[in-house]
Amino acid sequence: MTGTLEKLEATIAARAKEGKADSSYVAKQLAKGRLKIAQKLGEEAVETVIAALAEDDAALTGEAADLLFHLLILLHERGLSIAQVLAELDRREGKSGIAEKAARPK
Ligand SMILES: N=c1c2ncn([C@@H]3O[C@H](COP(=O)(O)OP(=O)(O)OP(=O)(O)O)[C@@H](O)[C@H]3O)c2ncn1[C@@H]1O[C@H](COP(=O)(O)O)[C@@H](O)[C@H]1O
Repeated sequence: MTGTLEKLEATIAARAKEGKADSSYVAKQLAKGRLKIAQKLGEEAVETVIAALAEDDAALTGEAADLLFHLLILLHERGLSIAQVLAELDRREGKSGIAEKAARPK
């Protein structure tokens, strides 16, 4: 799973380096700049929510994939990696559960 995201991240970095906006969708998105990239991610998030509420599993799977893809593009544009995001999730693991909170001394 993580390997898939890292592979796609590497592809995004390669397309960014090549910078061929006429032949690469990723390069085309990056050429639009941060604002448009962020807007696109927002659109994909809304489409994912709509699919979750009103569409079938295949539609939601597709929208979730679009969401992750465009998140990777935005992270690349900001100079961040998926490893940094996953490290943050790892850091939180075991620190925020309701059970753990209840067990903590007051
Ligand atoms: N996951 C995707 C992916 N998903 C969608 N798309 C492109 O997005 C287009 C459609 O986007 P939308 O449905 O959002 O349509 P739209 O809103 O009208 O179009 P835009 O606003 O996005 O331009 C498709 O025709 C594809 O060209 C993608 N293009 C590329 N990838 C991945 O990125 C890699 C690199 O792609 P290139 O940069 O094109 O080499 C590929 O190998 C794939 O793994």
